[in-house]
Amino acid sequence: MCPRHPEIDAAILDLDGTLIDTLGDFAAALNLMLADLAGPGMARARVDRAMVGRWVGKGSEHLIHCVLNHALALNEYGQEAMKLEATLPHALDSYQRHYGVINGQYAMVFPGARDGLRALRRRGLPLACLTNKPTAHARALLHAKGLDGFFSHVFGGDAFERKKPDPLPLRKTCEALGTAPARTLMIGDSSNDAQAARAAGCPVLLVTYGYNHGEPVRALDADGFVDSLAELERVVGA
Ligand SMILES: O=C(O)COP(=O)(O)O
Ligand SMILES: [Mg+2]
Repeated sequence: MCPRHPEIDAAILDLDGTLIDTLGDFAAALNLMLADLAGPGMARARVDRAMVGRWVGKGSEHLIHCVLNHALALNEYGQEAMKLEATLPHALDSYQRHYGVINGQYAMVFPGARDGLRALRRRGLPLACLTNKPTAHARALLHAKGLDGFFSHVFGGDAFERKKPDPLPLRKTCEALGTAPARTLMIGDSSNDAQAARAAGCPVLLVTYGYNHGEPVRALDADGFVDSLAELERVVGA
């Protein structure tokens, strides 16, 4: 599956769209945020899973930006609320508060993800989780779904100066794992993971069922694709 990089010493896994289907959590928290912004009795925009699937993956700020653009385009908040930049900090606070409460309630571990993690651990590979969602939310979600025990490190979008698709988070995660990027497999679902991995010099494997901004994932530059993380058993030869 990774013909250019058959030997690996560790793996880094993305979270949203790769290990856990979190679109339900995102949509619920965002709709509560939109209700807060609209105020009582006002018409409000709503978002659904499909919309979130196109916007998610570049961290909370980017997601809120997309949602506010969508809401403001509907012009339901009146002239006062039309200033996106002014609304952003309040929206972000509201969203993070709601997400913290909802975290995990409408989320599901993808079929095969647990088997894949077990296969990697059977090979004795140290594992890190590297996501663009805030570290606190990532840790709480992994714990709630019983996946935290697989990882020696969990880093979120606030852990480093820049987020994926910048290669910095991958380089830093390799440092924490004590492995060379060329021997550290990145497993993700989107262009953010693929581009960050390429730039960091990590081999990259992409799942085909995640969220890639509504674009076909197989068009991305990667070393391999899997329809389920259960296929890792074959890929890493556990
Ligand atoms: O953008 C986010 O919040 C999460 O994205 P990721 O887990 O796919 O990195
Ligand atoms: Mg992802």
